[in-house]
Amino acid sequence: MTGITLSDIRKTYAGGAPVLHGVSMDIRAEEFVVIVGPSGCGKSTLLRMIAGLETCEEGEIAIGGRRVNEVAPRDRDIAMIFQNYALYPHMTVRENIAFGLELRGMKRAARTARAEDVARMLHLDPYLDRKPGALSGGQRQRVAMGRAMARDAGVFLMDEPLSNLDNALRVEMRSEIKALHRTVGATLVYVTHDQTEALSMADRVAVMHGGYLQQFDTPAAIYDRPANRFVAGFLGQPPMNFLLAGDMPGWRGARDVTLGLRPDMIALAPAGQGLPGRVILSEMTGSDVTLHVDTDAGRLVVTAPRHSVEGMEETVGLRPDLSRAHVFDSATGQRIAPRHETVSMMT
Ligand SMILES: Nc1ncnc2c1ncn2[C@@H]1O[C@H](COP(=O)(O)OP(=O)(O)OP(=O)(O)O)[C@@H](O)[C@H]1O
Repeated sequence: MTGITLSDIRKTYAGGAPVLHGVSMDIRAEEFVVIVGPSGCGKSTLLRMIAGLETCEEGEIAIGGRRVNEVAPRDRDIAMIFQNYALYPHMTVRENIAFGLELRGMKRAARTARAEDVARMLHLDPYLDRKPGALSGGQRQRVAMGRAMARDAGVFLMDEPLSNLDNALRVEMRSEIKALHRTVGATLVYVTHDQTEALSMADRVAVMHGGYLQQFDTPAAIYDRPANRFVAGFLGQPPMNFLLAGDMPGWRGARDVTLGLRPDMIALAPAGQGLPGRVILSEMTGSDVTLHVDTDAGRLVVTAPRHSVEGMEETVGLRPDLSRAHVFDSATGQRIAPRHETVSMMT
């Protein structure tokens, strides 16, 4: 059983400023964990440290209960899949998948059988004799995954594996990777800056920012109870609105806190009712419309079903559902549990 324990991991590249400031995480065996965060937050560095491609001088990395700080990458029971996968153009799919097994001392017949097993799992069996040049982008990416899977490692590490694919393929590969994870039953740590990948694939999401782990929890918990203002604003599309409680008519709690309202927590009302607003931009997103509305409390982004805005005037009323508002300490940005959460947590 190959869980991963990260204890107080710190990293400073030679001559640079610290990029990880003490990250601790307990990843369970067979768990699918997505590390997500904006560019430069340190997520690739953390993954590369787990892989052994970057040194770890401060803190401890344990894989399967064994400290691996001093263990070479090839002896860590991991397989890594990068964004820029390299396939050998002169080799067939079968040979590309089997590549690497020879170095590990596997006999030819066993290598071929293993490659064919993996190809079946990835629906690549019709292409075993083709060369990469005759495959689509998604198929090539699957071959790269196949090469890593052929290793039969306890841990798979993936760094933005889908970022070179077009949107339709990304959506398809998301569900394939998730299904694959279930079949293979290995521990999977996946790095991305894409919140949709994080929320849709992970058992648990680790949100990073500025070299700190901000929150590590299930996608639903992170979306419903973001630990701080950064997490709240980073996950969710369109992003959450933030406003000062003191500016919001009808708010009955502390007035010096920041309220977070997701765009679907604000309903539209006819002009003259609720909070007065002026629509400055309306974007059709399919069945919904995203409205950018200027109010005395600041600019608010609101999503509404398209039919509900037909014939709408430029001036509107807004009715924020303050009972569902997220509440943050304005000074620290930390979440303050609203009263209904505190009550339900106690019972
Ligand atoms: N080899 C290196 N030497 C010096 N600094 C580095 C090195 N690799 C990364 N950094 C710096 O460390 C910080 C974190 O980089 P890292 O690649 O881990 O971030 P990231 O969150 O994965 O970003 P991205 O999504 O852009 O890849 C950045 O400021 C980066 O410039």
